[in-house]
Amino acid sequence: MDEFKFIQSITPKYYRHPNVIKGIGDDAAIIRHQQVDTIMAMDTMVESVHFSKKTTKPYHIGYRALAANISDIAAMGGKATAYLVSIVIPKRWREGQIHEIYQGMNDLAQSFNMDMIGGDTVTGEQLTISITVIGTVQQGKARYRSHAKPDDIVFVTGTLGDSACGLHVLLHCSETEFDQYQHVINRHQMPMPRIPFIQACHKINRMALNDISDGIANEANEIAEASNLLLELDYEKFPIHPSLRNFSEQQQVNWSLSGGEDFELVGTIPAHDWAILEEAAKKSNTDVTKIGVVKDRKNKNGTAWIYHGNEYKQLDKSGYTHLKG
Ligand SMILES: Nc1ncnc2c1ncn2[C@@H]1O[C@H](COP(=O)(O)OP(=O)(O)O)[C@@H](O)[C@H]1O
Ligand SMILES: Cc1ncc(C[n+]2csc(CCOP(=O)(O)OP(=O)(O)O)c2C)c(N)n1
Ligand SMILES: [Mg+2]
Ligand SMILES: [Mg+2]
Ligand SMILES: [Mg+2]
Repeated sequence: MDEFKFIQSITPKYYRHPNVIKGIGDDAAIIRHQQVDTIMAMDTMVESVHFSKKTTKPYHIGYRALAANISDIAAMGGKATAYLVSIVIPKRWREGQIHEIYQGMNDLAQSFNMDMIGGDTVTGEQLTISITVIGTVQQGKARYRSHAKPDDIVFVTGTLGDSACGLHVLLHCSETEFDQYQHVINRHQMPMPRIPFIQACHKINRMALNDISDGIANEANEIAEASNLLLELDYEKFPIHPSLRNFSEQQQVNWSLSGGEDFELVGTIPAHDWAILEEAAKKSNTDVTKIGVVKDRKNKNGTAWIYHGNEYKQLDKSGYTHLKG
């Protein structure tokens, strides 16, 4: 059983509270209140799976654990307001290092005007940090993966594959090369959730949205599945940072499609809203790139396909999957 099948197997058939309007199955859950809808999401980071001594200082562990959580709020079209932190601390970790983890979270929280409102602390074998993030969105304005429609433009923010490239440099290159690759190292250690961009998109009525944690190959398929449509991507249009050009073509392809952890947004909008999206991108100092289109093709709906070189092929969910194999 892989990660996704496991989730399917534990998804409840119904929710006991009628105000849960989105439970398991999207970037975050939603409970409806009177004024705004509440968004809730949780992500966990584990030593040697999501970070290691070689790749991430304690400060960055906190920073990216919170960033990954805020990114899921952005992917629902919301604003992040508060978070709770559960942490498992091995005996070998020093108190100062734990404070650095919290400093990393604090600094990011400050820039998004968020409050830490609780958590839990236990000792255990492997440093593990689990964050629950809470956000809000205007009623009925959340951006679901299921919101794509035929002829929509598929767009992505920022550049793809930077985090995986940064991880590769940290794990396999000598420290003398780190200066040259500081951009991708930063992108791995301090990803920037796209909340300002998504807030600036408020004039766009309909948008399907997902954030890139596992790799766009996974997330494009998730939009295709949820919307029951075909997402058709063009590899030539993918925004790739110049730092990646120093590596092999194969590495560039793997990182940009399946590397994950860029915490960029992939979405779809009606073609007539493109100018508004560009305006929002400019206002929030974010790059956006058209990378494909949405189609309604009976025999291909629910899948993503890609033009790559002379080929047109189905895009497998080749991104990062836990519990696989
Ligand atoms: N162990 C679990 N128990 C309950 N719900 C889960 C569990 N793991 C994942 N989910 C839910 O499954 C959905 C997909 O999760 P995930 O693939 O981790 O999304 P993302 O990549 O956006 O973090 C979400 O609604 C999430 O809350
Ligand atoms: C030391 C180390 N090895 C490998 C990775 C790469 N990696 C670990 S988890 C992951 C996928 C994203 O994490 P996940 O828990 O699936 O986040 P979610 O999809 O729930 O947001 C990737 C690409 C890393 N960040 N650090
Ligand atoms: Mg997500
Ligand atoms: Mg998750
Ligand atoms: Mg994942």
